[in-house]
Amino acid sequence: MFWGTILNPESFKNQLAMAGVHLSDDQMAQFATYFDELVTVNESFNLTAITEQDEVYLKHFFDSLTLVLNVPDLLEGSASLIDVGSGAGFPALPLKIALPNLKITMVDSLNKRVNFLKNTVKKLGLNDVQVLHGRAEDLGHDSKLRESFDFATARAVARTQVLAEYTLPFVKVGGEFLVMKGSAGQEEMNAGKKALATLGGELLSEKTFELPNGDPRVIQVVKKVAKTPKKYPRQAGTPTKKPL
Ligand SMILES: C[S@@+](CC[C@H](N)C(=O)[O-])C[C@H]1O[C@@H](n2cnc3c(N)ncnc32)[C@H](O)[C@@H]1O
Repeated sequence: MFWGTILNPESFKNQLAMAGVHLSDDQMAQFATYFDELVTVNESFNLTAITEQDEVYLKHFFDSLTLVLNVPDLLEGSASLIDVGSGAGFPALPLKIALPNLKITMVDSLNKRVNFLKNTVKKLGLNDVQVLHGRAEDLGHDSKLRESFDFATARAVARTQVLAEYTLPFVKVGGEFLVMKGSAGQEEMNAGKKALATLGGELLSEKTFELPNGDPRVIQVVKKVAKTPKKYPRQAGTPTKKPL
């Protein structure tokens, strides 16, 4: 544990390299551009409370990439991943920068954030990225999206019990829902087991670790083992009001 560890761009690059993810100068330049965009646009409307460079590299960029460090399947081939409630792009955009072959779809219900994401994708010159404005509860019934992704993930959007209803309908059978959580992760997973079973998911693995500053994290891999019944996700708002 390294309490107080800061993560400037150089140490960000080194920490990732030690974990086996090597970023080129071009990829580091993309992270720098992303950082500039984030803090500049954040002055006009709220995207994030974190704006110090060291903190953005640690709590947004590195934190997003802990998925790559803990889910080796992401490194293989050109998998598709949907990020529900992307906000300012986390974890999807750092993943796309680090793994250019990944096919990314970002979803958010707030149009201002969707516009930020579209502009940033252009500025970063990223291909194979789709940005959709809408609620997970509605988009989950779109036949072009439903049960069509290898991976679904979401960070800081809802508790696991609710999140499962937002994400699992998008995942193809055999694919995975990647749950990113802090210290409440195991408790949330216990409370969400019934929801997973209802939606066709099954907990496959769980890894606990710490960010370089000591913050606790857990990544749980939920396998999609059966199709999600057609009635899910329920109407917008219902998953939070009446969690499964
Ligand atoms: C706290 S932010 C987190 C953003 C980003 N994932 C991160 O980790 O920084 C939650 C985001 O989820 C979006 N959101 C919440 N509920 C949603 C839903 N049902 N469908 C789509 N987006 C949703 C919000 O608009 C917001 O941008």
